[in-house]
Amino acid sequence: MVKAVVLGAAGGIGQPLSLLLKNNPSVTELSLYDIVNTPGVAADLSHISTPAKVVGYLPPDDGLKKALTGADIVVIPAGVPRKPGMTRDDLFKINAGIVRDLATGIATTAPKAFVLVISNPVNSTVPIVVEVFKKHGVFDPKRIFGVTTLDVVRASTFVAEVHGDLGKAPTVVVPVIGGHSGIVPLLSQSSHPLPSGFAQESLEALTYRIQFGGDEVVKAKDGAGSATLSMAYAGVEFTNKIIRAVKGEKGIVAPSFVHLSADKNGGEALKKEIGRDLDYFSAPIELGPEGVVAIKSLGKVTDYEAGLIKTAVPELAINIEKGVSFIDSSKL
Ligand SMILES: NC(=O)c1ccc[n+]([C@@H]2O[C@H](COP(=O)([O-])OP(=O)(O)OC[C@H]3O[C@@H](n4cnc5c(N)ncnc54)[C@H](O)[C@@H]3O)[C@@H](O)[C@H]2O)c1
Ligand SMILES: O=C(O)C[C@H](O)C(=O)O
Repeated sequence: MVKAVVLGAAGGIGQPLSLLLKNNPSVTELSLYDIVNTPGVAADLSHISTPAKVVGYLPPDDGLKKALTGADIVVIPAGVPRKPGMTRDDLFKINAGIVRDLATGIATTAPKAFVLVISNPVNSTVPIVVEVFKKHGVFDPKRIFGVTTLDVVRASTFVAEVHGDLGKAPTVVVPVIGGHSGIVPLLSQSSHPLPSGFAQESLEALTYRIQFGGDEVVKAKDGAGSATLSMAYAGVEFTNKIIRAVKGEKGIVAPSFVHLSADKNGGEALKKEIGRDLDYFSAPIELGPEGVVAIKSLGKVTDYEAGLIKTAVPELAINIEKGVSFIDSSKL
């Protein structure tokens, strides 16, 4: 039995994400919460002949609490998306409060649920969730994840395009680390190495495209939002990995932005690799029935990749601190 909850379920990501979760036969209950339209989205999805029982909730009558009761997994795509010219950090002033309030609901109603944060800026919203959970005395670093899977999906897609074999199995796997902003693709570790003689200039262009893939979509949507469909695909890919790990499948590894205390050694090895005592970082993590089992080493990186990490780290530190101090100064 798996109860999955989507907070922000009526939105551009929320709707296709809910559809894809409804398509997972392991999900037995799908609970949709938003400030608008969830009864309609739920009624629509409930006509699909997969096992999940779908219910939509709105804020009145304790809707959030009802939606979250008994949750195993909570996915959060609630909040505003970017328009052209904005950075993800520009979303903080609206999304920080939304994520804080939803996190309070989870901490008080379903503190043992796995929490998957999609709302931007992820580098700050994950610390917000963590600080709320700490205030309620229910923080478990193994169960709170920033979803960076879209960066991995983009890297895989763009590298497959270089090889001219998009869609062919086995899928390209590229570890993408850092944060969501401060994105560092480790192309030297791609399961399908770049062609020999791939020029440094082409490597830099490919790296840039992965790092700023979000801008490409924001620009193309021209004011109508940011990535929704590819994000729903990526969000469900990560959610399904958690479900498989919870069900006992071994050896599942995926990058995610987590509190480094989730690692059995407190992330000390990773901190040495990145050269700074950060509390959060996106690195490949091994998943198990209780969430994070271990945070993997970054392995051998090239000088170019080491430079990208060095550039990303100070920005990450600022983003993390912004989320932490938002909760420090919030009256909870
Ligand atoms: N992590 C990633 O890789 C990634 C990728 C794409 C988008 N995002 C982020 O995801 C977020 C959502 O994007 P979108 O395109 O779906 O936006 P959207 O505006 O289409 O949908 C957001 C939904 O959140 C709902 N919402 C607002 N306040 C809420 C609250 N207090 N409780 C519950 N629901 C609430 C809205 O009603 C809306 O339905 C944005 O912050 C965006 O930047 C992250
Ligand atoms: O870029 C955005 O604003 C949305 C998302 O973070 C993305 O990477 O597509």
